[in-house]
Amino acid sequence: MIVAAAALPGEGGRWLLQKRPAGGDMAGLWEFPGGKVEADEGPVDALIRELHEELGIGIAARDVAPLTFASGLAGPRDLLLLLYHVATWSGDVTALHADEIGWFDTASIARLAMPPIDYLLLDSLRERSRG
Ligand SMILES: Nc1nc2c([nH]c(=O)n2[C@@H]2O[C@H](COP(=O)(O)OP(=O)(O)OP(=O)(O)O)[C@@H](O)[C@H]2O)c(=O)[nH]1
Repeated sequence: MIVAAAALPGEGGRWLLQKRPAGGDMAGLWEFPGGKVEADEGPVDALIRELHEELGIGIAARDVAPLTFASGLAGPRDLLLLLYHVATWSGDVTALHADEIGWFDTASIARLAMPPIDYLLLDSLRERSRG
C-alpha cells in the first residue's frame, strides 16, 4: 500500500498532525494528514484529494514537494509512506475527519503516540524545520 501524507508548516517550526478517529484502524494515534493512493491516481493527486476531504483545504500541485519517505509494516500491511511538504494552501484547516488536530514542533511530535513508521520521518522533518 502506498500512502501520500502532508507536512503542513505552521508558526515557529510547527507541523500539523491529526488524531485518528476512535473505533477505526490505529484509533487515537497521531498522523500526518493524507491517505491511500488509489489505483487510478498519482500520489500528488491522492494528497490533494485527501487534504480536501480531511481538512477542507485546497492545495495546488506546484506547492507540493517531496520531503522524505519511510517504509515498513503497518499492522499486517506493507506500507510505503510518502511525505510531501506543502508550502501553501487555500481555506482554513478544519478537522473534518480527525478527532483532533494540532500544531506541534518536532520535539513534541517525537513524544506523540503515532504509527511506528511515522517516527522514521522525524529526522527529515527536523532538518526541514531548521531550514
Ligand atoms: N494518513 C496517514 N496514514 C498513515 C500514517 N502513518 C501510517 O502508518 N499510516 C497508515 O496508512 C494508512 C492510511 O490510509 P488511510 O488514511 O486511507 O486509512 P483508512 O482509515 O482509509 O484505512 P482503512 O480503510 O484501511 O481503515 C492507514 O493504515 C494508516 O494507519 C500517516 O502519518 N498518515
